[in-house]
Amino acid sequence: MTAPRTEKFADPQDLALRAADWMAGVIAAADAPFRMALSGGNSPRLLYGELSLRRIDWSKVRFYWIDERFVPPDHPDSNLRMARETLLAHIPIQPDQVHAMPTLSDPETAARAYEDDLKSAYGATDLDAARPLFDLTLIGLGSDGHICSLLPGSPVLEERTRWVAPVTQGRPEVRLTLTYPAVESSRLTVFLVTGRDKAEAVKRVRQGDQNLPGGRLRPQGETVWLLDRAAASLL
Ligand SMILES: O=C1O[C@H](COP(=O)(O)O)[C@@H](O)[C@H](O)[C@H]1O
Repeated sequence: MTAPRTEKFADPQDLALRAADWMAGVIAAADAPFRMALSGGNSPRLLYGELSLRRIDWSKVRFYWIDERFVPPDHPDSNLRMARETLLAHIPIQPDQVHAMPTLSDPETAARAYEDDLKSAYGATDLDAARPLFDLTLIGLGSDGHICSLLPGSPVLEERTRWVAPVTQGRPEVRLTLTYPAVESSRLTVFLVTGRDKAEAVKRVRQGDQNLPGGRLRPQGETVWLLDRAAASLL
């Protein structure tokens, strides 16, 4: 774990433009396959749109998700749908490059299936700190301090064995989430946070506040915080 780097931008559009340029360079410099875990919610929409416009060798990228709402893939709340509409539908990729969290069986079966998919890609059933699961993990932050669907007060915060788990409390819908061991296993962890409503959570997570799910994250590789001026306003 290295000291996090922080980049501040004037506004979400400026952040998205410059983050897309930087991420395109990261992908270009990396070996294939490049396993990239995507966040959902609203924050990464602009970035995904910008990435879709960059000249990137997408054939080397494998897309995964850090969490998903347990809804059909065409549902308005689906993180897969958001990524499809903003990025995946606009770039030259094959279906087998997209490793979406399954949501068509029951949550427990789906979580096991996704964990199997990750283990198959990783080539082992135990995580090795010297060999991260993901090359890049993109993480958003809720104003309540949640990351992925590691929600405040949820039993999943204590999960240290499974890589993927259902989350049945804390939101109206069931969700699937990477657990801490899986999400921490990344060569590069990128927090993307915008908006004044996130400023307090950013400050507390950066202080390592253990009461917030984000404050408990211990990424194994390099960590970069991409913040707009509003989200960074309390730092
Ligand atoms: O519930 C979620 O929240 C976080 C943050 O979402 P945002 O809309 O505030 O950007 C997100 O990273 C996660 O993937 C999503 O499912």
